[in-house]
Amino acid sequence: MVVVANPPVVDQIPLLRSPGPRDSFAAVPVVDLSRPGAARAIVDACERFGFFKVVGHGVSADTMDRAESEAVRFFSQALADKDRAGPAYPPFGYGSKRIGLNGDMGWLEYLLLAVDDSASLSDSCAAPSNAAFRAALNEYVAAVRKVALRVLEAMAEGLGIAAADTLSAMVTEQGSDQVFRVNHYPPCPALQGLLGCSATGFGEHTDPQLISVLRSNGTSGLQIALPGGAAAARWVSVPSDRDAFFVNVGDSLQVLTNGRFRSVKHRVVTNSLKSRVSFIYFGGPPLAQRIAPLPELLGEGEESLYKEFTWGEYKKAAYKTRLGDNRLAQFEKK
Ligand SMILES: C=C1C[C@]23C[C@@]1(O)CC[C@H]2[C@@]12CC[C@H](O)[C@@](C)(C(=O)O1)[C@H]2[C@@H]3C(=O)O
Ligand SMILES: O=C(O)CCC(=O)C(=O)O
Ligand SMILES: [Fe+2]
Repeated sequence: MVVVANPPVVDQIPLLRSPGPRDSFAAVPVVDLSRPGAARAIVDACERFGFFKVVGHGVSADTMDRAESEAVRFFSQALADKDRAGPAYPPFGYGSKRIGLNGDMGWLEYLLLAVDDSASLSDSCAAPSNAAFRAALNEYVAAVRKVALRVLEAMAEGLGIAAADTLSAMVTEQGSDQVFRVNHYPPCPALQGLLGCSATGFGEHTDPQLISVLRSNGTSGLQIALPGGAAAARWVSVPSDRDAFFVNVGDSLQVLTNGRFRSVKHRVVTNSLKSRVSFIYFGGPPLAQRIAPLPELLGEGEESLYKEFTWGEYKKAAYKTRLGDNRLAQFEKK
C-alpha cells in the first residue's frame, strides 16, 4: 500500500525575495491629521500610491500598548488554547497559516473579528473570551475607527465633495460591514540559511473595503507595490513606525472615485528574528450599499469605469478569489 503523506503546511508557504536596503520606501507620504493641509495631502497620496502614514492622530500610546501586550499574551498561549477561539471560517475567530477559503497560506496566526455599529467587537464573535483582552481591543477599535472616519472626512473635503460625511457615513451607517484583524507573524528562522529569501507572511493583495487602517508593533515586513504603469510592480518596504497608523485605499474607494484613488497592492514578508504584531481595521459599508462613482466626481460626459454592484455582491465575489487575484477585473467595463 502506498501512503501519501500531506505535505507539511510550511512547504505550502511561498518564498519571497528578502527586501534589501535599496527597497525601502523612505518617501512614504506622511499626513499630520492635526494640521491644516491634511485633506489635500491625503488626496495627493491616494492618487499617487493609495497609501500613506498618519501622525498627529491623537490616539494615546496607552491604548495602543495595552492592545498590543494583550495580543502578545493571547498568541503566546498553547495552540490548543488558541484553537478554542477558532476556527476563523466561518465566520470569525482564530486562524493559523490558512488565509481565506481558497488555498492561500502565510507564516502567521491571526484573529479575524467583526465590529458592530457601536464600534465594539460584535457579540456574535465569542472570541477572544478573555475580558481584559476584549476590553483592550474594544478601546483600540473605537479609537482607530475614529481615525478612519476623520481620514474619510478629509478625503471628501480634499475631493471637493459638498457633504463632508459622504464617505464616512458609509462606514457608520447601521449595518456597516466593519472587520478587525489582529495578525501575529512569528519570526521564521528556518529560512535564515536560504540567502535572500523570506517566507510570505501575508501574500500580495488589495483590500476589498473602502479603507484599512493599520498599526504594527514596529517590526518591519509590510511592503507596497509602487505603481509602475506597463512595467512590473516594484515592491518597497514600508519603514515601520509603532506610533503611527498606515492607511490603505481599498477597492471600493477606487470605484467610488472612478479610479482616481488607487487601491494599493500590499503584502507582508516575515522577519527572521522578530515577531510582528499588527492590527488592521477594515471599514466597509452595509451590504446593500451601491458601489459606484460619486456623481460629484464624474466630469462632464465622464462614465463609470465599472459595472454597477453592491458591497454585498462585491464581497461575495471577493471571497471566491485567491488573495493575489485582481478582484475588480470582473467588474470593469471592457
Ligand atoms: C483569500 C482571501 C482572504 C480574504 C478573502 C479572500 O478570499 C480575498 C480577500 C481577502 C481579504 C484581504 C483583506 C482582509 O484581510 C480580509 C479580511 C478581507 O476582507 O479581504 C481578507 C479576507 C480573509 O482573510 O478572509
Ligand atoms: O499584517 C499586516 O501588516 C497587513 C495584513 C493585511 O494586509 C491584511 O490583513 O489585509
Ligand atoms: Fe491587506
